[in-house]
This record gives sequence, structure tokens and C-alpha cells, in this order.
Amino acid sequence: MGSPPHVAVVAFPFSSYAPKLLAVARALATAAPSATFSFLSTAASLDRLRASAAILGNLRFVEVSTGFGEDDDDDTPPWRRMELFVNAAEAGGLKQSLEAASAAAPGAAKVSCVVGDAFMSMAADAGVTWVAVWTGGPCALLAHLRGDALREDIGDQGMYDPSRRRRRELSMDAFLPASRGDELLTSHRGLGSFRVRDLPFGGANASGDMHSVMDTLLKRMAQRLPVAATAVALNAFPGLFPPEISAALADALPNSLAIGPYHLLLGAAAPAAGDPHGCLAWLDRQPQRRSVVYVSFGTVAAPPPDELRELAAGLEATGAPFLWSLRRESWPLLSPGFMAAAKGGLVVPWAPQAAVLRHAAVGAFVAHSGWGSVAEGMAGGVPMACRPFFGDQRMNARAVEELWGFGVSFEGGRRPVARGSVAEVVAALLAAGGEEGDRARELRAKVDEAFLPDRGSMNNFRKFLTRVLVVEPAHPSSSHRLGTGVCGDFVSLEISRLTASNKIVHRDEITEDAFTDSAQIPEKYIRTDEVSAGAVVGEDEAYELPVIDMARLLDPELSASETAKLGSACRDWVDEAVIQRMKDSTVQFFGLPVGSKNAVAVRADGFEGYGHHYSRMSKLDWAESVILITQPEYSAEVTKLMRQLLVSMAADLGVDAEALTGAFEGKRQSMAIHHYPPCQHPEKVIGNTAHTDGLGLTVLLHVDDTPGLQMLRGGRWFPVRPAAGALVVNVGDILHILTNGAYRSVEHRVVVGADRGRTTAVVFQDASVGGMVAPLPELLVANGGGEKARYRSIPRFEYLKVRFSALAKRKGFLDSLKL
Ligand SMILES: O=C(O)CCC(=O)C(=O)O
Ligand SMILES: [Fe+2]
Repeated sequence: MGSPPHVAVVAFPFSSYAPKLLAVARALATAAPSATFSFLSTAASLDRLRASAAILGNLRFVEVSTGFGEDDDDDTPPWRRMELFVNAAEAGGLKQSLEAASAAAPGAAKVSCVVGDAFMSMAADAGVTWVAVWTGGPCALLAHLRGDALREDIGDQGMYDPSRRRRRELSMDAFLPASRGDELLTSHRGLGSFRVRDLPFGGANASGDMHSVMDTLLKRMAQRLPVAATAVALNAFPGLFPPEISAALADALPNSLAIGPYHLLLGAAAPAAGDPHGCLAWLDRQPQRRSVVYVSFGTVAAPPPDELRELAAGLEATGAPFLWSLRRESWPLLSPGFMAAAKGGLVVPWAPQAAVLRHAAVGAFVAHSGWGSVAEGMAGGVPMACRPFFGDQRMNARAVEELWGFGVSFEGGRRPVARGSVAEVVAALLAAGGEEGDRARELRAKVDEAFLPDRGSMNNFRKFLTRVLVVEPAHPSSSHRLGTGVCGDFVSLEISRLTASNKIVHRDEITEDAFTDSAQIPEKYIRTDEVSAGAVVGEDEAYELPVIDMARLLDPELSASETAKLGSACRDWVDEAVIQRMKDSTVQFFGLPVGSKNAVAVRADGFEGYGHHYSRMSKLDWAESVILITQPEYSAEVTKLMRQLLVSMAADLGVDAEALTGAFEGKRQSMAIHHYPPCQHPEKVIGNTAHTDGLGLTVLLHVDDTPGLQMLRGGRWFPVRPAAGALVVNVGDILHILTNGAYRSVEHRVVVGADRGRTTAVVFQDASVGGMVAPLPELLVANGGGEKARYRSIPRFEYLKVRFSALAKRKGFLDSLKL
């Protein structure tokens, strides 16, 4: 067995490239919890990222040199820094950084693969596999790859000409007078919808500035990418582009994989970027759906002052509420009258853009058309007004307007950024039944579909992950076993699609006063009937769950007796420190003020996050919960345990261990943490509605020693006593079916205590065989054969769907699959 892979994710530490690489890095690190990930960027860039992202246990930040001396720090213009950084990286700097990352990794594991920004092609010279990530617009990438042919055809006609610029590089006039500017690129395959003026190149006479540095970088990238990168990630989803563009891209770059929008790879479990200026709360207060105009030009571009004023006047003229994310330096440019009158609006220095765009209140997006913004606009289903500045933005804006029709572009002569056209454009985007809005919502549906399991982007992401982890020929056998490799991840994503349409989960936000006065229980929590349904056994009859001693289980001599006790709990199996950290962080989270917890509140269309997850049927559970993707360090421990349990279960069932573990390997895993506050009337409330667990195996950690969990047996509830150092293991419905009913999934619920709160952390592990939920074929032929399937086989995805609607109706789900 090779050691777990060590992947270095190398960012391009300028502008907004690094956050996109971090999104990809986090998704990879979550999907491969036992691999080590080092994220390389400069100190300044890492500081910015640290401010907005929690870092996973298997993803570490590694600082790389800026490539320039301390002295030039402040005065060096950005383009010069870029040049110095790249030159230093080329001259062996990157190789040194990779060596340093290897030395610092656990077990000094050597970097086996670089996942690098497309600009970091020197990675390929450092003697490791280079898997590239392109963050810009895919059509612009096609143009760069075809750069030689394009330049030969059109010379510098219509390209950006800095000598014409009026105000820094941002004036549109610099692009206007080219004689062939409006000509369509019909003789260049895949680019026929674009005009000469849309191309992302600088002119030949642009030298010694940002454009010439970028041009050099882009040319170098275009030469190396097709030959040196073993795979190239694109921030798009399969099917986004018309076939002729996809075909041209596949031709130019056969190993590209559309895995985007990158920001959705972690779903709602992505670290909350924070919302320091209360944008989401402000949006929540907007009474109308799709009524707000969101304006943002990102962190680099700044429209000229006259445009800002025109934009403000145009917004005012529409009368629509607006949320404007604008750097503070620019605020004085807006008239005091506007700022004062902006009652219907909110101007903030920064907004959590992706979340804002997914908010139901947002109906239009005015933006530069950087690709990140376009992808976020699509994912939010929000029609766009684009004001392109530089780089790929013209092509992106053109694609928004021409290819997808979900927005329009401002453009010098044709549609200037003037109050009249701004008002007109915004009104059209907000109009109910408007063309652009309809197209935007269609795109959002396609994005959502691409993130269903085994579909578009998810499918490609798995391939991408394989390219990253399976490094040929070094680790042929570091296969992706439960416990050693890929496991983990996206159950939450797919569940979210189901529940979004199945209105069974309460979305009531948990408010400040939710559990404070438990003597005055609000009606929506009162469930006296449910609490008294089914007798609870008395102390004398209390049922002790069998405790399995892992040390004995692992000992061949002693294992038989322990195997017999399987199915409930175990002891001394994992790294206590990891368990303790899980407990601590769970307690810490629930100890936060409600406002902070609601920063990660479950959203209307999501599943992960903080809220009342388990409440059903118009009543609320007396609990606050968070659903999330399993924390990698903890996941690794639980996964190890589960594998061991499965091996023993297989022995008990008389099938090969592989038959059972294979059903769990590489399957998804997620987690819930619950807090059940004390209640003065425990007889009136339910902590967790009676249910069986839906996936394969559940592993429950008691964070404290408060009882509350009860198992149903023969129509009566058996309280489970928390045992020190033990975990509770539940057989879920899928394992019930896999074992053809030999192992039963157990109905359980949580009752609430009068004096003490209770906190638990629960891992759910998914399982399936060949994409199906079905009795194990090996089991049906084992022990001489003759065992009949008692449950019908059902595709996994359908299983989830059926199960969720059964939950809503509260009727026996497993029975519905009985043969
Ligand atoms: O918190 C508990 O004890 C039980 C939680 C549970 O049953 C679940 O999350 O499925
Ligand atoms: Fe449960």
C-alpha cells in the first residue's frame, strides 16, 4: 500500500484567483479526508483567505515567497509584483516551495500532485503531475488556445489599445474605433458568436503594464496547458455551452473537465463567508421575491466616477430596492443626497456574493462580467446587466447576452452606462415574465441538475478527484477504500435537491427566544400525544445495550464472542483526542449567540446548516441542529470503525468481507450535530421525532452524559444510557435492506430532559451496490443459497426520493419495499 497522497494546491496569489482555487481545494480535501492537502500562496493572500474560510484538518496553508524584496512591498505596482512572482516561481521557487511543503507534511509525505492555477504551469517542470484549474471564462480560454491563429487573422485590430485609454484601463473608448471590431469570428471554430472586439487580448503596443504582463502569462499558459497538464478543471458545467463550442473546447483541450460552478462544489457546507454588513438579513426583510437589484463590480475593477453617478441615478429612477457592494473609497463619489435617500437600498463595502445571489429576494445583478460573477449569477438564477472592463469580461458579457440570453451588456456607443439605459435595463431584468429572468431561471435549474449525484459536474468532479489522487505510476494500490481514500461528501447536496421540492422540513429560523422560557412553550412545540405514544420501560427493565470491545473484536482468538454483540455500541476504538476535539467544537458551536449560529442557517433551498432539521408535520422538534459534511479528521476515525464493524458483520452473515465493505466504500458521509435544550415540561415536547435512519450506518457520539435517546422494541420505548467512551451504532434502512433484513434498522426518538440539555454528534454513512439499494447478491447465494430477496431493488436516487416522501407521510417505508 502506498501512503495517502499529498496534494499541493497552488494558487495564483493575485486579484480573485486564490479564493477560487481554495474552493476547489476544500472540495477535494473534503472528498478525500485521508489525503493531505497543502494550499500554497503568498502570506498576504493566505491572510485574506483565512479571514473568510475555516480550514479543514487535512488542508494546510503553506506560505510561498512573493518573489520580491521587502523594500518594494508598498510601491511596487500590482502588474510588476505579478511579473516578479512568476519569474521567481519559474526560476525554481515553486520547486523549493513544494519541497518545503513535503517536509512539513505529516510523515514528510512527498507532494504527489500539484493542482495549480492555470498560470502556474512551471509546476509541470517541478517533476510532479500538474492538474490545472482555469478560473476564467471557458470561451476566453478557447480564444487563448487559438491565440496564434486569431492574431494572424486579425492582427491587433479591435483589441485593447492602451494609448486610447481615457481613465486608467477602464474606459470603454479604448476598444471602440477598431475597424474590424464588430466583425464576427465565424472562421474560428467555436468562436462564431463573438466579435473581434470581444477577444481577451491586449494590443501589441501594450507594454510595461498590467496588460502586457497578463498577455505574456496568458500566452505561456496557452502553450503549456494542452501539453503539460494531465487534466484541466473548467468553472462550468457540462451542457452549458452550445455543442459547437463544447466540441471546439474538447478539441483544443481534450482533458478538460467541467466541474463548476466551483463555489457550489461544497454546497451549503462551504464555510460561511460571513456577512459582516447584514446583507442576508436585510434581504430576508424584503417583502417581495426577485425585487432587489444587487450591484457589485468585484474587488479589482472600479467604474469611473461619472459612471457610478449615472448608475446611482438610474437605480434611483427604477425605484427598486438595491444592495450595492462598493469599496468604501468610492462612497464619496456618490452624492450625499443619494446616500441619504437610499432608504430603499443598502450600500455596503462587501457582500457575501454567492449567497446574496441565491437569495430569493434578488431579481437582478449589475456586475462587471468576471467569470466568477457570471457563474454565481447563473447559479443564483439572477439575470445580469454586464459592464465589462478587461480580460475575459467582454467575451463573458457577450456570452451572457448572445449565448444564453440571461442578461444584457453595456457597451460604449450602443448601450452606455447612462441613467436612462440603466433604468431601462434594470426594469427589464426585474420584469415578471421578462425574457432574461426566464432564461436565468432555466440556467439555474440546469446548474442544480449538474450537481445531482452522478450527473454533470458531480460526475466530472469524481473523475477530477481520481486524476488528483491516483498518481501514476507511484501509488497504484492506494485505492479508494473506505478508510483510506475517497469517501465522504455529497449526500447533503443530493438530499438538498430532494427536500427543496418535498416540503417536509421546517425552515422556521431559530430565534433568540426559542428555548428560553420553557415554562411557556409555544404551541408549535407542543406534542404531548407523541410523547405519551408507547410506554417507556421502567428502570428495573432498562435494557443495557451490548458494548463491543474493539480490542477483543480485532483479536482473532476473542473476536467470535464480540462479533456476536454487534449492532449497537463499542469502546476503545479510536483516537480519543479526535473524539474530544469533535465534542469540544460541537459544544462551542451551540454555545454561540443565536445570531452567529444563524450565520450558517439552513437556507430555503438547502439542507446543510443550522435550523430545525428533523421537525415534521407542522410541529417543531425541541432541538437545534446543524447538518454538515463530516469533519475530515473525525470522518477518518469513524470510517475506520465502521469498516471494522462491517468486516465483522460480514463474518456473522457468512459473506466475504469485501461484499459488505464494498457497498460502503467511497460512498457519501454526512453528519448532524444536535442540541436539545432542557425544558420544564418534557412531557409536552419531542427532541427528535421517531424515525429510522435512512442510510447505511449511523454512529452517534454522546457529547455529554444526558440520556434522551429511546429505541422502540415490541411497541415500548427503551431508554439508551450514554456509556462513557462508547458510541452508539444504528443500523440504517439501507443496511437493513443490504442484509435482507438480518440486521434491523431500529426506530428511535429523543425525549428532552427537564434540567439538563443534551448534545450529540451523529455520522451517517451511505451505502449501495452498483448504484442500487438491494439485498447483497452474495448473501442470497451464501450459506448454500436458497435465501430469497425480501426487498425489492431500487436505484439509490429513487430510494432517497421515495424515502423522503414516506417520511413526510410517516408511513412504514421499509414495508413499501417488501416483496
Ligand atoms: O441525538 C440523538 O440521540 C439521536 C439523533 C438521531 O437519531 C439522528 O440524528 O438521526
Ligand atoms: Fe436517527
